[in-house]
Amino acid sequence: MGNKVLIDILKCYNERENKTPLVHFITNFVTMNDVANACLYMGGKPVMAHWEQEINEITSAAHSLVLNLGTPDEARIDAIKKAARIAEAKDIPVILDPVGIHVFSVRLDLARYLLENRQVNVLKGNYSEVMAFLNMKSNFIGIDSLEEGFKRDVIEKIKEFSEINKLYIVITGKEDYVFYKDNAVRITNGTPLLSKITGSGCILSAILGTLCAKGNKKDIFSLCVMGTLINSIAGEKAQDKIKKSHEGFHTFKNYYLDELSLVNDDDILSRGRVFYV
Ligand SMILES: Nc1ncnc2c1ncn2[C@@H]1O[C@H](COP(=O)(O)OP(=O)(O)OP(=O)(O)O)[C@@H](O)[C@H]1O
Ligand SMILES: Cc1ncsc1CCO
Repeated sequence: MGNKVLIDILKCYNERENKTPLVHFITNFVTMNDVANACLYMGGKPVMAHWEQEINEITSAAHSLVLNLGTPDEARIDAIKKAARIAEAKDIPVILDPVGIHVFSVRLDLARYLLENRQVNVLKGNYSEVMAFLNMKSNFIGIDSLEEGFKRDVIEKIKEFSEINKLYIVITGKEDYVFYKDNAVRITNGTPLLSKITGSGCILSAILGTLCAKGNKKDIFSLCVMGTLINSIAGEKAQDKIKKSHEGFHTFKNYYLDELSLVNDDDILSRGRVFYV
């Protein structure tokens, strides 16, 4: 069934508009430059702006909004709330990357505020962040078999949360998941090297923000799967390169960023591993 799923996903992806959408990012200082480049490689035009006085102009002109909660402060939190209000009024896709909410309660409160009071279309986090968001313990994750991924009761709870909040949920880790209401897939692409560099999760949010700005609203599920595949397969192709030449993590990172712009339909069809759960 893998191939049929991949063909359908590619079809939605290839129907994306041939425009260069403006993507407004309020994002952390650590990975900001890589995030801007990832957006460009996906065919978007990134603008990083977090000064409260600039939000009105830029969010009003944007085609999507990516809110990354890393390195926050008071002024930035106000900017995030303002941008989310404008995005909702304009009905542009909003991607929330709740970096560190499993550690920092202020960020968790902000993420919950946004979900409860504003339009958030896509939540993208790693296992720990999403489990914290859903108020579930990380040990709900199936650990009996590494192939097994989430246990059935966890999958059902995430589907229910997605349904109630009309929220696309992308969860990253050794295996990635995309949920929307009763629809859910497990993606087994990627490489542990992606967790040896900082920012592969932030970059995925940039990819999702750009694809959602270019694609149709009805295709967000497929676009989330496609974005996740691009990120993980770029990592796999970069890994192939450093294995041949015995190079280190930093070179891996450069190859990975480079491969983001090179993943093509053949890579998706030959490497993609997507399974309904
Ligand atoms: N052990 C692994 N095996 C395969 N792929 C992995 C592994 N760990 C992470 N990845 C991939 O790395 C990407 C980022 O996932 P991860 O969960 O590490 O994000 P993150 O913790 O939010 O990262 P960051 O905070 O550095 O931006 C995803 O595409 C995921 O599939
Ligand atoms: C390391 C780090 N600290 C805050 S944001 C960030 C980037 C990865 O999410």
